[in-house]
Amino acid sequence: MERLYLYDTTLRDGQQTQGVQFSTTEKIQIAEMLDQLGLDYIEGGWPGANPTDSEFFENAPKTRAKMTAFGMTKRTGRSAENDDVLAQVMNANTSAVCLVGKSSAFHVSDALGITKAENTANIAASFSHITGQDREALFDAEHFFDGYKADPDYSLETLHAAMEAGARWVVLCDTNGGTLPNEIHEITKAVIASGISGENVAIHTHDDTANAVACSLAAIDAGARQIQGTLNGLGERCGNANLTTLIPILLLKEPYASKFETGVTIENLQTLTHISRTLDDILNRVPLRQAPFVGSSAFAHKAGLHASAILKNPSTYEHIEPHIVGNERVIPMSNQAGQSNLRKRLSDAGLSVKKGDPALGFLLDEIKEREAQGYSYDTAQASFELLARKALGQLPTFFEVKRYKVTVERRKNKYDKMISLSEAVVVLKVDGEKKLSVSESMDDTGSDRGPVNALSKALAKDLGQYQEMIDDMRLVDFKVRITQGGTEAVTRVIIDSADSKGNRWSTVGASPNIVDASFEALLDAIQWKLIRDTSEKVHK
Ligand SMILES: CC(=O)SCCNC(=O)CCNC(=O)[C@H](O)C(C)(C)COP(=O)(O)OP(=O)(O)OC[C@H]1O[C@@H](n2cnc3c(N)ncnc32)[C@H](O)[C@@H]1OP(=O)(O)O
Ligand SMILES: CC(=O)C(=O)O
Repeated sequence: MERLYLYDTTLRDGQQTQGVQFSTTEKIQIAEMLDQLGLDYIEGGWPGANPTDSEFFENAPKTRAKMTAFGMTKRTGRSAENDDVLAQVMNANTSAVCLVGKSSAFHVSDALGITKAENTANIAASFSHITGQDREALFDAEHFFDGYKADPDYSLETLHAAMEAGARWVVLCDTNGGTLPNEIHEITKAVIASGISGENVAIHTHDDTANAVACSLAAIDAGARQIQGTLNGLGERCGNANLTTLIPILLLKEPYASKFETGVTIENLQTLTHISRTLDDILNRVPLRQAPFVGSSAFAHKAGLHASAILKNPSTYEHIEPHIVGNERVIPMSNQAGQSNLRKRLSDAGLSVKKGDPALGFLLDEIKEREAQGYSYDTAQASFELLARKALGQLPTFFEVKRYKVTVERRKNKYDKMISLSEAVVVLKVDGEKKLSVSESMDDTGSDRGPVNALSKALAKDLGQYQEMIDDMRLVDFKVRITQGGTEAVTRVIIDSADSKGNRWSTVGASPNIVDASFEALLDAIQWKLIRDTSEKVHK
């Protein structure tokens, strides 16, 4: 088996994603996750470029992976030893150093404004400086593919200059992300034919044509032996090659699985989905459902025909088993579903119904009818379960909603500034007793959080004997969608809730009135939680 090296740049190129700004603590957490996964190199950032990156290297965790500091080649008119930017990179004292340098003649003249000979000399001097201090050196050959197409001799000259100065790796960068896999393959082959061993060639691609993963594989096919990329494909503009996709491909798909060994083991691959979602959690982003391998839809089988076959043999519609990457199979309910989807979803919810039971047909019709009205049970598993329980006569009644009201007022505060104030009143019958709860939506900072927030607080304020069970519940996501155009518009609200036991559940409400749709989804969220907690009590 040949060794293929994995280089992660989530903490550097990933941080160049618009809207992404890691704190030092977050960088440390991500570096630890990458190390446990089995990456060979972790590029931690650019020491000296900003306080967070400098602080990260001062406190970098001890990793098995080679911690790598990133910087740029020395500037013209000063020696490598006297270049203050390079000095800060070296002062991070990492065992590996990666410097970006120009490998395109166009960039040398137009971006740096120096001669080709000066640029080559800068590359040579910078790499001699790094290797002279016994550091492993990587040359990020910026704009290599575009440069090669315009002036191949010069682009190759820059790579050879770095190699002759002792670089361990030349990294062929498709910086603008516009090169397609066939060209990546051809040009990588040309680099190797020029006398640089594939053992010293790395690939760094961007996803501007949605080909970054394919381009990385094309370079490996041509002989490169290191892949650079990021978790969840973060990175400048459209992102970098997505390691969350590439790693399972390399471990599970041919010809890579039989030919190469990486630092990631099959056991560690099972942590991939968790790692991907933890990164999204850190970034406060909703995970991309359709992400290959790790997305929550990656193994979701919505169509009735698919679900029916999957229940007989999962390999009918799955290219791998979901647990291999730590993901799970989902058989959602929707207007595309048949009784197979339904029975699987019911058994997941602990409700067993025999094949052919007339309740199945009734429930399926009910779901399709409600979906036509604007509901969506595809993701709202908890609302689906409540609907199913009702149809099967297994829905307990915990309380009854007598009425509710929401008001939104605009008024001046004591500083004469106009503010909004939302207030909700909910009347319930619990334990045979009527309870009236009033709540405002003001948060600790004095800002109005809106009518739905007020409603949610009022609904969850006094549930009598059940109050304790919902105290650890929190609303984690609230999505609103208009599902039909024109005067027929219906608002669909999907609410994601979570509790301290690690449960996370989705509920749906639909109505022409957003407050009613929200209330319905909130009510379902509370009912689902009460069913879970009361059945746990019974089983204890
Ligand atoms: C393709 C990539 O993703 S490479 C990674 C790019 N990452 C970043 O740029 C993020 C971190 N960068 C920074 O914080 C800042 O740009 C710094 C601290 C590095 C430099 O800041 P400044 O000194 O203010 O320079 P500024 O960013 O305006 O311009 C970059 C300078 O580096 C020069 N430069 C660019 N690449 C190279 C190189 N490979 N070798 C030498 N000099 C270079 C440019 O010509 C420019 O110099 P000039 O102002 O004399 O024309
Ligand atoms: C170095 C780098 O990030 C690039 O060329 O894309």
